[in-house]
Amino acid sequence: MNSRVIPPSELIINPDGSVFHLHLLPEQLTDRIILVGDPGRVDMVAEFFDERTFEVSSREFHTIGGTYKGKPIMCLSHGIGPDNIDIVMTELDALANVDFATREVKKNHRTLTLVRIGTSGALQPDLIVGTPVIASYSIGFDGVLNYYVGRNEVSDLDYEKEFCRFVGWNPLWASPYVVASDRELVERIGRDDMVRGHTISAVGFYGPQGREVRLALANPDLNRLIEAFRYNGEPVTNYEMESAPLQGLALLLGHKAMTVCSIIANRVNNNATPNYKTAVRDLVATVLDRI
Ligand SMILES: O=P(O)(O)O[C@H]1O[C@H](CO)[C@@H](O)[C@H]1O
Ligand SMILES: O=c1cc[nH]c(=O)[nH]1
Repeated sequence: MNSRVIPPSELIINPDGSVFHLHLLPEQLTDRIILVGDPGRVDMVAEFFDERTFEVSSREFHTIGGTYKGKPIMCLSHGIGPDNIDIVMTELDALANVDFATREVKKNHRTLTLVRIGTSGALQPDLIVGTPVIASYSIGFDGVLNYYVGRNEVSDLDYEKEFCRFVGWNPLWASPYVVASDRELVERIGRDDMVRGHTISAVGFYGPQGREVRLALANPDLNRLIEAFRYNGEPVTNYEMESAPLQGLALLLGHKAMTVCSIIANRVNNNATPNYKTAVRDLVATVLDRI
């Protein structure tokens, strides 16, 4: 039985009883959560809700709660980057599974269902702009999961080894981890109209995804090698920045999670669309109907 009292320095609770960064109260948490990067996208998702019950904004974390087709749901923005996911997942889990009065872990575990709807760059030539790609595997280049016990138990170690060998992984980078999405959630949300992919969560948008603007890259061949890599015959499909820590932490904390991204750039064909919002909106409508 876990009777540890979590010190105020480890889990900061604001004077109004809300959790430190997200500024959400335990009673505001819903079991089903849509995650998006852009705080402005939260408004777009909430336009589909039947009603709004609360709205909270703190830094890049913007949350709107309400109902969709009669069932409680909330949409929260996590901002850009895998480090933010450490904050978002830890605080959402604390809202669900820590008693804020006693600071002890609750006896009965509450499981959350989290679906991230994001944007992404394709790493295969046939993935055209506007395609929705589910991360059935997420490959974390960020290293967040490596800080937690249990990292090896939730990761595909053989995949990691093969990947590092094939691309000649630079030892100065964080060791990559590979985690699988929740299979039931992927089938329920992906059906047969979304591509199942292997998604990399990069630790930056430019150099860490092989983009060259003014600075030269340490390993300029990396994307070409990633494009050529296959695991069990399947290719790595796309780059974004949050699916791996989301999925890895969900596995460690006992939640159901997945990421689906709309392709907004193709890195092999060198094309991109800044007018991606209609495709993302359509994806949001589909996910809301299936979550
Ligand atoms: O559109 P979002 O959800 O922010 O996702 C992608 O877009 C951002 C980079 O432009 C990163 O957060 C990446 O993961
Ligand atoms: O190429 C892309 C597009 C969107 N988001 C990313 O992280 N990379």
